Amino acid sequence: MNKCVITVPASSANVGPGFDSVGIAVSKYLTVTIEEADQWKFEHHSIHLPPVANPHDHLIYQSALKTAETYHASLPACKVLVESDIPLARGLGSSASAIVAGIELANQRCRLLLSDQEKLAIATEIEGHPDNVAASLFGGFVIASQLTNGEIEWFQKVDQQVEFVVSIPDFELKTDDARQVLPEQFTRHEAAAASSVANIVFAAFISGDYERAGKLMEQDLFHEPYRARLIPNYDQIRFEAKSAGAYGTVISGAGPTTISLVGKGKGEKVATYLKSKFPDYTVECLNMTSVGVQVHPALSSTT
Ligand SMILES: Nc1ncnc2c1ncn2[C@@H]1O[C@H](COP(=O)(O)OP(=O)(O)OP(=O)(O)O)[C@@H](O)[C@H]1O
Ligand SMILES: N[C@@H](CCO)C(=O)O
Repeated sequence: MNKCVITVPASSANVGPGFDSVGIAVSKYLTVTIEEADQWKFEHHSIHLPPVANPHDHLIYQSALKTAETYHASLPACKVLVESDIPLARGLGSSASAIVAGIELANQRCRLLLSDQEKLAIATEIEGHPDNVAASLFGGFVIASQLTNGEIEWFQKVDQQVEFVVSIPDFELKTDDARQVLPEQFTRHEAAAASSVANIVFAAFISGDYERAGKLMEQDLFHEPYRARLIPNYDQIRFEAKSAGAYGTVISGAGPTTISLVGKGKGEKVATYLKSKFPDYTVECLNMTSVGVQVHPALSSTT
């Protein structure tokens, strides 16, 4: 019996004004070990994961099934062991990591040999937007755009010259709820103003001018002004992170976690300071993960 281990990094979406488009893979992981079995069984080994109810309701199973069905394949049953240090519904892409794991599970068990583009298309369809899933699939800093014809273009940059400090409060905020507070429409003037901020922030990111990127990402007009009231200590965390040396702080994904952009080698100091100011938070220094989903060994080559 062959075992296969799928590892998927967490991700932080939006990075300020890159709403639904930009994501960064960060150094927290979902690990899924699959084995052939007579029937579907999930085991959770993580304080972050609730007990498994019906395996057929599991997001990993549903993502795998959707993938198999898309390619007219039959999905064989598996025993699935799930380990994770990604907290749920905190803004660190837990759902995206599970979706990517499910797609890869089907890719391996059904020997689909999916391309990156095919995985991204299914993941985006399931998640609804490409930001977290693209980062979890490919690693690094990723900008992705689903065009009006349905095609998805993406750009990736990997850079270890930055660190990230995440301040994770002890409560969940479901993405669906955090999307409810956003406006359905922007005027042309508002859209132009918001995209002008995005343009300069991501130009700064790509050119490695993190000081400018961090300062200007705090000027997002797409979602931060509407979600700030859902995030306790939003202004205080921004202020304290900056006073400890961070370039800037934004909501991670849909929140409630905040993520501070910090220069190389400064993350632990900023994290220690923020922990002293916000003792009820889990504060961690993370790196950009340079690779996305990984499989060891690929079942398709061994079974
Ligand atoms: N490893 C997992 N296994 C099964 N289901 C998961 C797993 N991780 C996340 N989920 C599902 O996804 C839900 C969280 O998704 P949600 O989009 O609200 O938050 P998030 O992905 O953690 O944050 P964000 O999208 O803002 O980065 C969980 O409540 C659970 O239903
Ligand atoms: N772009 C998404 C990320 C969370 O899934 C949002 O902000 O709602």
